[in-house]
Amino acid sequence: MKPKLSIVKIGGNVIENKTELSKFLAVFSKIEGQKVLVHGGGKLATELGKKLGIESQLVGGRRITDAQSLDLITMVYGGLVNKKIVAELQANNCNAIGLSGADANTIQAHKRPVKDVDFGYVGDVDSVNAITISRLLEANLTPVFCAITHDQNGQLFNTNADTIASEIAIGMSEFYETTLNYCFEKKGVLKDVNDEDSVIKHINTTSYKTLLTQKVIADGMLPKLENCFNALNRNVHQVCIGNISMLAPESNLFTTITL
Ligand SMILES: Nc1ncnc2c1ncn2[C@@H]1O[C@H](COP(=O)(O)OP(=O)(O)O)[C@@H](O)[C@H]1O
Ligand SMILES: CC(=O)N[C@@H](CCC(=O)OP(=O)(O)O)C(=O)O
Repeated sequence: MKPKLSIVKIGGNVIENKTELSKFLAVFSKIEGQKVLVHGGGKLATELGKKLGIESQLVGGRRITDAQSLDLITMVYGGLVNKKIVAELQANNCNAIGLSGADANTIQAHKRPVKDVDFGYVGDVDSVNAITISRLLEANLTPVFCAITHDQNGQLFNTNADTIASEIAIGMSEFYETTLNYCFEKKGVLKDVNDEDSVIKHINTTSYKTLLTQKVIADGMLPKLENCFNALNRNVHQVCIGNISMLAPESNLFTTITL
């Protein structure tokens, strides 16, 4: 039997709220067994970009990333956000190690091909180095990944954090029974985005298509659900979307995704 591994992705709105982030990191630290954290930080990058005169443009939940934006996101995701999270996990007795996909060559990617849109320095993942990540886990370290990948030719890429989380979950499924939790500020995927109590408890391939047609799923929820189904189609054991309380073993108010 494969050992269990929890991969948790934490979203931008939680990262921006110091109190919520601290709550989340305390809960994450207490997850039993081996775990990996993936964080975004898109909202913070947009805000800091504004102050620096760097305009942000998102298409289908993904950021168009020119050279200046790539520098910005490298500083924000790989520096500020990643190191703050690592330090706070250390304060919670979780032996975290901060990584981008370039570190220890953990995630290789190539430039997203130009179809209708040229996303610039946005990377689509080619492979995840599951052996290296396993070695970190075996050394009782908790990897904390930011949303940056590389091409092994010195080029960094901005990669959607939801995609990084699903690709890590897929890659690690070779050695582990993986659970992928998308943790954000809402209780789950909502039927009405303005009604916190309209959580859709189960989504499968058929209901997903209907929700897309009804435009219930929009903005950042689009890449999140695309990634959920990609993960399930490629051997990830369990995929859920919800808020911090989803990580408590007794919780049952969140969205479970199945094929
Ligand atoms: N059906 C839906 N249920 C919940 N959130 C939705 C839905 N459709 C769109 N959203 C929006 O998607 C956002 C989450 O995407 P995003 O901001 O990219 O989150 P994250 O930073 O966690 O990846 C929510 O804050 C919400 O505004
Ligand atoms: C290519 C792309 O869109 N990258 C994302 C990476 C960060 C991210 O995904 O952050 P959240 O999870 O907080 O949205 C971006 O720059 O916004």
